[in-house]
Amino acid sequence: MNRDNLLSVRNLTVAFGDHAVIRDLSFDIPSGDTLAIIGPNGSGKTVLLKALLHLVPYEGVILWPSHVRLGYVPQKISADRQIPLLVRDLLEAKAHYLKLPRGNIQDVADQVGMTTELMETSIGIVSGGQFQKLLIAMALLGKPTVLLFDEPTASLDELEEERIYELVENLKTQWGLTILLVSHDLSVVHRSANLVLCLSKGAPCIGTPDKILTQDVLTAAYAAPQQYYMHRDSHREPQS
Ligand SMILES: Nc1ncnc2c1ncn2[C@@H]1O[C@H](COP(=O)(O)OP(=O)(O)OP(=O)(O)O)[C@@H](O)[C@H]1O
Repeated sequence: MNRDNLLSVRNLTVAFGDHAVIRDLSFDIPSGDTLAIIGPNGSGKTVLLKALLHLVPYEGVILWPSHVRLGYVPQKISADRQIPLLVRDLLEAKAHYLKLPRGNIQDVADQVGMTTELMETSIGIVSGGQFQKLLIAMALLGKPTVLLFDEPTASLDELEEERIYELVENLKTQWGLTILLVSHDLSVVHRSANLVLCLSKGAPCIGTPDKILTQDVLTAAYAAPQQYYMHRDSHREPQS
């Protein structure tokens, strides 16, 4: 592995039965970068994150340094949100699982801006943005050096989405994190990532946002023209 790279992936293939979702993928991520993983529905973005977390079987090489600590913010958790649990209970369960002192819970709650009132709220009634903060706080409990986010703002309105990305930016700066982010929002990708990996039915490609977020690359990947908006101050400017 190159000394500057935090992650090296070589010839990664992930298949379910005869269906190869990812085939012969190789790429490197330097430490401190933000990589956005984009691509059409079903192109394997979540599967790639799961492979990087060793949660699904794969062939090929995924090389993290031994000191790395991975934090995962899933797209959703498949628990019934109506079960009678408080936000604090979920954080305590995760801290207990990681054998961490309870003091760590307040630390991460403060980091993501969770109020005492929110901590004492039932998970069944928190908003999408508040639940997303909870998932981020749970990922932060293990003091990660790398955060892997799966669609952190899916189902949030624009204001909540802004707040979550601001939080992610702040955490990245404060904790010196490397970030791997799955997103469908190409304007967010353009703004927050310095590397973009585009998965598609054709050949996957990786490069800077200026190289990957072009009409040609996006049209080939999505098999349809894509348009996104750059947020610049208070107005939006269409890009192609
Ligand atoms: N455990 C599994 N067993 C069998 N097939 C799976 C499994 N997990 C994922 N797949 C298949 O892998 C493919 C890629 O799924 P994945 O969830 O990674 O797509 P994605 O790019 O994240 O899509 P989306 O943008 O819709 O979230 C899909 O065809 C999916 O059905």
